[in-house]
This record gives sequence, structure tokens and C-alpha cells, in this order.
Amino acid sequence: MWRTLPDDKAAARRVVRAQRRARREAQPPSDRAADAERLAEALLSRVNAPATVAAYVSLATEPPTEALLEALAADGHRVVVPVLLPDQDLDWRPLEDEGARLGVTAVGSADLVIVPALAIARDGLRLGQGGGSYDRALTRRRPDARVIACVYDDELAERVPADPHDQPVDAVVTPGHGVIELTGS
Ligand SMILES: Nc1nc2c(c(=O)[nH]1)N(C=O)[C@@H](CNc1ccc(C(=O)N[C@@H](CCC(=O)O)C(=O)O)cc1)CN2
Ligand SMILES: Nc1ncnc2c1ncn2[C@@H]1O[C@H](COP(=O)(O)OP(=O)(O)OP(=O)(O)O)[C@@H](O)[C@H]1O
Repeated sequence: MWRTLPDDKAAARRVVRAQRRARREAQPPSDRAADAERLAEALLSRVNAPATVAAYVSLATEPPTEALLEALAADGHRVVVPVLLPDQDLDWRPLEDEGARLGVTAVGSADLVIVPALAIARDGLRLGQGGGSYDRALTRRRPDARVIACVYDDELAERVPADPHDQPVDAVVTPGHGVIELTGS
């Protein structure tokens, strides 16, 4: 289940991005909708009392988050999503208001932070898009906030190339495996 990726960040990103583009071209819409439902179901069971959840609107090649976002809002949770700033840092807005801006510290109001990734390693280290956006945002999270990354089944890696600033995640969710807790070691 834990694959081997190139030891170089740029090379590892190229491998996963190419695979995501190929999946996107081959995958029927019904399979994508099924992935979205599985991710929503796996994550919803982890959110108990009314919570603030920092999540994100998925891009076309990413594991789909629409069903999850809708379900969180329908259950009465407060959902905030990122807005990319020119320096690649993340501002935040409420899911329901595209024009509002809550500021870079709004991630600190979240009980749960759901983060995008290209790959996640057994020890929780995350390969991201390379802007350092989440490395910065995660330093502002509440110390007791849980961080869960969302990837496809075949993006679980034995190791990912890491830098000292990389922020590990607590768990990872995939459509086929559900939520997997990571030990950080
Ligand atoms: N959905 C989503 N939102 C996010 C992020 C993310 O990874 N995913 N980010 C994380 O930091 C920030 C934006 N940074 C990003 C930087 C590069 C690419 C990128 O290279 N995307 C792919 C295209 C993917 C697609 O269109 O399906 C690419 O260009 O190959 C995406 C987001 C904030 N918001
Ligand atoms: N706390 C920080 N403050 C400022 N810049 C940072 C910080 N953390 C990381 N960076 C910068 O961000 C750049 C990309 O980092 P990295 O390759 O780890 O991105 P990533 O975590 O994969 O991407 P993303 O979080 O955007 O998905 C690096 O050049 C790094 O110097």
C-alpha cells in the first residue's frame, strides 16, 4: 500500500501530477462522484460537536471534496476555505461567501484542518504543490487542531522528500482506505 516515490521533490511532484492527469482523463464522472461520497463519509464520522473545519475546494485532478464540503455545511459545521495570496500564503473565506476575507490567522479558529497533498508518507510528512502555502498556514493552527490530508489510494508513500519546515499531518484519508492515523515516527 505504501509506494516508493523519487527522492527529489520536483521529480516526485512530476510523477504524481502525471498520474493525476491520466486518472482524470480515464475516470468516468460516476467513479469521481463515488470517490467524493467515500471521502465525505469517512471524514464526516470524525467530526462530532459543531466544529469549525478548514477545508478546500478541490481542483479537477484532486480527490473530490465537494460532497464533503456540502455535508459539513448541511450538518451545521462552519467551513472555511483558502484564498491564495500573491506570495502564496493563504487567506481564508467562509465556504458560502466567495467575496469575504477572514485573514491569514483564520485557520487558527479551526478544530480540524483538511489539507490537499500530492502524496503523504507513513510518518505524516506531506508532499504539496510547492508554494509552501500549507507549511505557513499550519504554523498558525490551534495546537490541539487535528490535521488530515486527502489523497488518492496510490499516493500513500513509504517516504516523501522533506525539508525542515515541512509540517506533518495527523492522519490521511483516501477514497479506498478511509481515514488512516499516522504515528509521526
Ligand atoms: N484545491 C486546492 N486549493 C488550494 C491548494 C491546493 O493544493 N489545492 N493550495 C495548496 O497549496 C493553494 C493553492 N496552490 C496551488 C498551487 C499549484 C497548484 C497546481 O499546480 N495545480 C495543478 C493543476 C490541478 C488541476 O487543475 O486539477 C497543476 O498546475 O498541475 C494548485 C494549487 C491554496 N488552495
Ligand atoms: N514558514 C514559511 N515561511 C515562509 N516560506 C516558507 C515557509 N515554509 C515553507 N516556505 C517556502 O515555501 C517553498 C515551498 O515549500 P514546499 O516545497 O515544502 O511546499 P509544499 O508544502 O509542498 O506546498 P504547499 O503547502 O503550497 O502545497 C519553499 O521555498 C519554502 O522556503
